[in-house]
Amino acid sequence: MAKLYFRYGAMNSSKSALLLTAAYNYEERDQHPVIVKPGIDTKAGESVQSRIGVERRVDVLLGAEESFLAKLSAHQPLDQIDAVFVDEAQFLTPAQVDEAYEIAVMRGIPVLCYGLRGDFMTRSFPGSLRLLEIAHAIEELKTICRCGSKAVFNGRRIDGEFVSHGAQVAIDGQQAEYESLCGRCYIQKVGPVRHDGA
Ligand SMILES: Nc1ncnc2c1ncn2[C@@H]1O[C@H](COP(=O)(O)OP(=O)(O)O)[C@@H](O)[C@H]1O
Ligand SMILES: Cc1cn([C@H]2C[C@H](O)[C@@H](COP(=O)(O)O)O2)c(=O)[nH]c1=O
Repeated sequence: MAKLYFRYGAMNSSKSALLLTAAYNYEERDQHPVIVKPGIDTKAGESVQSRIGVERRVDVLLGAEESFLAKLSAHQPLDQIDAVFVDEAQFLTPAQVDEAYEIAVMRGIPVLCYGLRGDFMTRSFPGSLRLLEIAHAIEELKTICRCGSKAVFNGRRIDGEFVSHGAQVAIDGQQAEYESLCGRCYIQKVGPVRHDGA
């Protein structure tokens, strides 16, 4: 049975680089991957872009109101698709994650989602929460904090200063800057970890 995968990590944990590598590996073996990105991520326009310098145009740019299954099958007949790769999967809606599950289980196509677990306030994105609830396989991708410990959170900077409140979505390099942080550095630089955002 095909599975729904969620590979999550803090910013800079090589999610986009690993997605592009895995998709390339499929093509090297004459298989047909489809690359999907939620349209809300305007960072690299219609591309998946890794800081390591690799970039590739997406096949499907998925709007928040759009059906994952309808857009996918409009792009390519499902029986010709060997795997679906989703970058910035935290920006999928919960309904789109449900569709991703059905694409894997009912259509037999593995769906590999790469994204953030939580936002700069340490709380889940709706898409990530749904992925954590229903993905068959959940894997952490790792990067390090400036102090050398594993980074688990993302601090947001506005005008150079860490902030602890604000809109959940602010695209990197456009509305905000980010730094991957371990728990200790997050508390020291941003403030206490609060489930209720107080
Ligand atoms: N010139 C480079 N050579 C090697 N690695 C790089 C280079 N530039 C950035 N990186 C590394 O690439 C990783 C970020 O990759 P990226 O795919 O953009 O991550 P993510 O999608 O998780 O934010 C970081 O670990 C960063 O240190
Ligand atoms: C923490 C956090 C991130 N974002 C945005 C910033 C970037 O545009 C993407 C993540 O990109 P990456 O490939 O993981 O580097 O998400 C946001 O909108 N809100 C946040 O709290």
